[in-house]
Amino acid sequence: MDDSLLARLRPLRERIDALDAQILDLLNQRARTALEVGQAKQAFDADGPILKPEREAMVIRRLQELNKGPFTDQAIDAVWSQIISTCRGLESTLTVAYLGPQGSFSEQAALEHFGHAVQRLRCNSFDEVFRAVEAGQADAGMVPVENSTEGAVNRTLDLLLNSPLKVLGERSIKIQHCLMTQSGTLDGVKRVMAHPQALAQCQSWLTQNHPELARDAASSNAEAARVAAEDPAVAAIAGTAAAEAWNLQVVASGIQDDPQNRTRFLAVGAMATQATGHDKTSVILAVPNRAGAVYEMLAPLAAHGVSMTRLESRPARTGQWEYYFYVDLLGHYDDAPVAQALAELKKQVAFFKVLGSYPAQ
Ligand SMILES: O=C(O)C(=O)C[C@]1(C(=O)O)C=C[C@@H](O)C=C1
Repeated sequence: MDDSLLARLRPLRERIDALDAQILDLLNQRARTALEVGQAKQAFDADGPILKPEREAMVIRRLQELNKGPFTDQAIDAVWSQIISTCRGLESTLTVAYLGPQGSFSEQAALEHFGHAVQRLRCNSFDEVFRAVEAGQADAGMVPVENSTEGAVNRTLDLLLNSPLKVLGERSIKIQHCLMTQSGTLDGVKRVMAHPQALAQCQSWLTQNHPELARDAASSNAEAARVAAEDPAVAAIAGTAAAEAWNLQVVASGIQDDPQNRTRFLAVGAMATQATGHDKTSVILAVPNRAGAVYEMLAPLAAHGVSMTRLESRPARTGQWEYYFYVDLLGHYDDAPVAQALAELKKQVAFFKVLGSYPAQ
């Protein structure tokens, strides 16, 4: 390196070294304080949860409000998620279940949401994720609930209907699909495998560019990558994390039909989450099959000024054209307008279930 540049960099690098030493000292002070918090919680309730989703969201939001830059708010989220994850991990190990194997988008969402200092429990299906959390093998689960191209993830909606678990949080991640093979070419490749949602998200691209490839469903994209790593006649559609995890070469990237393709995941667990001032509440409702019933169902929300961010329906499987409605509202169920709207709503619907209130992302 040029001597004059070196001379200029030396004091700046010395300053960075000194700042890093201060940050390290502060991080260790924070970690010791979190350990004390853990001991206080343990003394109060030995079996109580260490994870406090509302507190984690508020720590990060407060720092984003204090932030004057040039560190970005997104970077604050990424860095403090890891700091909190490490502090939480010192208090007690958090086990998170999600659809594996290694390199799945569910793994990416779980690690972005809970940080890397967690025990990973990779499952073969969404059903297994719910079972693991319900049985206490995992403290939390991470499941996709909707995709911006393909809409609802129906199996997740059905599991939410029947599970006692609560929604603890949400995390939306950008989904960039890649076509990948062992060799990095399509020579000798006969089939393309992926989760049905991913095949649907890439269908126009596949039809235009590779109509010759047979399309096969896999239980997850990362599972398709695992198969492709064993079989040179198989290409997989998955994210770059799966390509790295299974040592595959990317043939084409960003092949999803919608470049802005995103998937929203929900964190689920056994504990309830307190209000943070910027929350969402997810509920399931059913109304009798008659004219005006859906309109009436939503009237209390409008009356109390509660905004609805999502409305999804699923057949109730009665053969009577009856539906369950999955509704997301802005606000926590402890907030007066939401509490009042839900109390009124409950009186007039045939079915009512609160899935949980949680910090809005
Ligand atoms: O405040 C707490 O309850 C803590 O345990 C500390 C802490 C943190 O590191 O800030 C860690 C884990 C909890 O989920 C929330 C916050």
